[in-house]
Amino acid sequence: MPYSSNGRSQSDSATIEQSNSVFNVEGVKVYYGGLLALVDVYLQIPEKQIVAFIGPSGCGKSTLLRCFNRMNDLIPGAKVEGRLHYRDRNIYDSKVNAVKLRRQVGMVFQRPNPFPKSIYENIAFGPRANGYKGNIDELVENSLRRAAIWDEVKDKLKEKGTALSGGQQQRLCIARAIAMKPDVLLMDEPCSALDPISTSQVEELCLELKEQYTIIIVTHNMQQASRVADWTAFFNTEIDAGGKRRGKLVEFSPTAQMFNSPHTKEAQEYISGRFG
Ligand SMILES: Nc1ncnc2c1ncn2[C@@H]1O[C@H](COP(=O)(O)OP(=O)(O)OP(=O)(O)O)[C@@H](O)[C@H]1O
Repeated sequence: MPYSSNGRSQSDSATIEQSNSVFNVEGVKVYYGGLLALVDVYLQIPEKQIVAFIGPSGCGKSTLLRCFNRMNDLIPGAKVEGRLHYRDRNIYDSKVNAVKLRRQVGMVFQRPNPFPKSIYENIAFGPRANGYKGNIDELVENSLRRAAIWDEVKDKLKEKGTALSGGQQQRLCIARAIAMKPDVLLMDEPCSALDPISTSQVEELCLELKEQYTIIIVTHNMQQASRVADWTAFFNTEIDAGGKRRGKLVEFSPTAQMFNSPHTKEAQEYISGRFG
């Protein structure tokens, strides 16, 4: 199969172009100070699909994830080059309002991080602060329902979000992200601090949410990627001419293809457990 230098086969590319792509990443490089952490990424993220980022530690998965809502702007010394289009707009254009962008492209972090407020306020706070004019009680209930946690918390909405179990806290954080009515959800290893039951609840939730949202998930768990993702991007590190390690996107394929017959030897070796 023809294979492009950006890690994507030509047939895969054609499939994505038929569906709508939400993000189009064109030659993105990320630096932290003098360190080139991620080199020349080309990638399209298809709408209402789940895309998993996999690869060994330090290959730039979280770095790229943070580019999609400009969270890297908050890291001193971080610099992004190249173009990253979100629905036809280069989000690194100086006119783009990063705060507004982050409302459309929400994020769920590795460790659940509820506010030290009531369960209700965890959901209501953001929309209220952004001038939400609708019925807040309804928004709170709907968001908690969408995040599959309503039945567990409906009788204790005034209790602290931080008093919930880790898995419940993570679903509360997903509900909080949903309440902002985002278009895309970025998830950075959302299950790494959770037990297997909570993990499977979050995975089921992702599968339900993709009817409405585009989801990009960084995961170290390849089984998780194979269970939930429609598409999988495999990243790796390489050593540059000066002996420095940097991350790169190696292959982007439909998940079944990635796990059954990846195009690249590097992905094949990683998936078969030969390194990483
Ligand atoms: N805030 C930061 N400041 C400086 N360097 C950073 C920062 N965040 C990441 N890096 C560096 O950028 C490179 C990519 O890191 P990143 O966290 O994106 O990789 P990753 O694939 O998500 O790793 P892991 O799977 O271990 O979370 C690494 O060399 C890392 O040390």
